[in-house]
Amino acid sequence: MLVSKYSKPEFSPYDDDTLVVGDDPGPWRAPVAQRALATSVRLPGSKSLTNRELVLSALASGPSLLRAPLHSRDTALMIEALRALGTIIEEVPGDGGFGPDLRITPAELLGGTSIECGLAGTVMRFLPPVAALALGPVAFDGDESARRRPMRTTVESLRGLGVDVNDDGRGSLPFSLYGTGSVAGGELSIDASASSQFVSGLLLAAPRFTEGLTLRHTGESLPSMPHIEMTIATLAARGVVVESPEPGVWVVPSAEIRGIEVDIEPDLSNAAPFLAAAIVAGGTVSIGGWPWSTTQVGAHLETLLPLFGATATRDGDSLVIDGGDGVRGGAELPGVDIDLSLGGELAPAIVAIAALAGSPSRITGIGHLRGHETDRLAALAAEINGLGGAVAELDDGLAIEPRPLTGALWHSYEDHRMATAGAIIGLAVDGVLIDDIGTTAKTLPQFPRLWSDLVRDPDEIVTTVTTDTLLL
Ligand SMILES: O=C(O)C1=C[C@@H](OP(=O)(O)O)[C@@H](O)[C@H](O)C1
Ligand SMILES: C=C(OP(=O)(O)O)C(=O)O
Repeated sequence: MLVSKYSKPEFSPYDDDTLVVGDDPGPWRAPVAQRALATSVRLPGSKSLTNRELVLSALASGPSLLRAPLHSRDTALMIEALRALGTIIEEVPGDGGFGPDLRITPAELLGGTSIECGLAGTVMRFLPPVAALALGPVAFDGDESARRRPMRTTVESLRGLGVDVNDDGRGSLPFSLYGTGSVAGGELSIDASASSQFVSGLLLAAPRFTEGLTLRHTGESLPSMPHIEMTIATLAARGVVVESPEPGVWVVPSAEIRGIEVDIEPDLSNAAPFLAAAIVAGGTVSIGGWPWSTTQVGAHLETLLPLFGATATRDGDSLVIDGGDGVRGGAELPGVDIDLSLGGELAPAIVAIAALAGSPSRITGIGHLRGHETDRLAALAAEINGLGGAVAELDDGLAIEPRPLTGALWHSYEDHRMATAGAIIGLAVDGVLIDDIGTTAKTLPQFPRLWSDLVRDPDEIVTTVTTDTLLL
């Protein structure tokens, strides 16, 4: 199998047809939608759920089984890191359709190792409090761009908990800590305004702290609340009840984390570009396995996408977005004014739709996206403007004016959601060339194939069969 120059050596996709590109793959030409869509898509498991369940399984009192977990670069990094800390993680046959299930047997946490975080926020923010429970030194580092992501709150939290941390004072990777085999816990105040993951990381490990943890967020704003709710829900499913006596305060008891068998829901944030396609190309896209109740922030797509004039309905276990007739854009597609502080990871897809709208949009509440895989506000503005758009950066978001767009090279900045945002625009704008589609392997290695299937004319398949039949 050929592997993208951008896919990192430690990650090998399960799907042979995912990252099939040469040594120098060159840019990927985003397919243009030639007609209204009528497609059903099934997506692999949620990154956020898979990596939480992996961490909790490693901290649990007995074995766990994750059914239909995500297999992607971010989850591969989490698995390798937990194995390095002593956890036993085995692949077992599963029928999720996107790779094996995972059986996790917790073991004594061991230091004397180093953890490669790649560009995964969940690895760099969730594992330091876990490593503090190990005995011995643990070093953390990641991709070059990971060294630009905010980590100061993690380092300061650990120090606040009495953990010995060595860093260069820049508040970023790399750093190392020296675990003594236990963390006392108690009371801690942190500023989590740069990322909800600072809170989630502490809550996940806190039941193993000797005194549990009372955590207080002292910063002005707190993004991505649904992700914190997800953390609390995954703990509850394992018997740990987290209380929140007031907004921004969480009380985690010292408690046993139970081993469980759990089905991982499909990744609803990764559904965003596929559902957006129905708005940009017209027609319908349905995503199967859509949960009736979930803590995933992608659930909000059901109310967000209709703001662009689409309709959202449920059909059995699917969410269906109907974007209407024909290829849309311009006057037919209204701009939106949305505060996305709840779900910043949906912003690149929403901004991509807005860039094709016929009236202005404002997407706010997402200042913390400057610390995501890349500075997403700067990157989205630069790339859309590079196609002829008029996007201005605000302190906490983007203002988008309608402009006709033309095809050009679209830079991904090693950011999976930048790559998929370019693909959304490319459905309506001929000649959008994504420089690194392989970066989608961070959370969805199958993206290039699923996206090509999305726009493929269903008649093509029939034609192929007919031709083959004739040749026979
Ligand atoms: O806890 C999680 O799984 C995540 C929390 C959010 O992080 P931020 O609060 O830093 O945006 C989200 O954007 C990220 O993709 C995943
Ligand atoms: C911000 C994201 O990822 P991470 O988990 O690396 O923070 C994301 O997936 O949009």
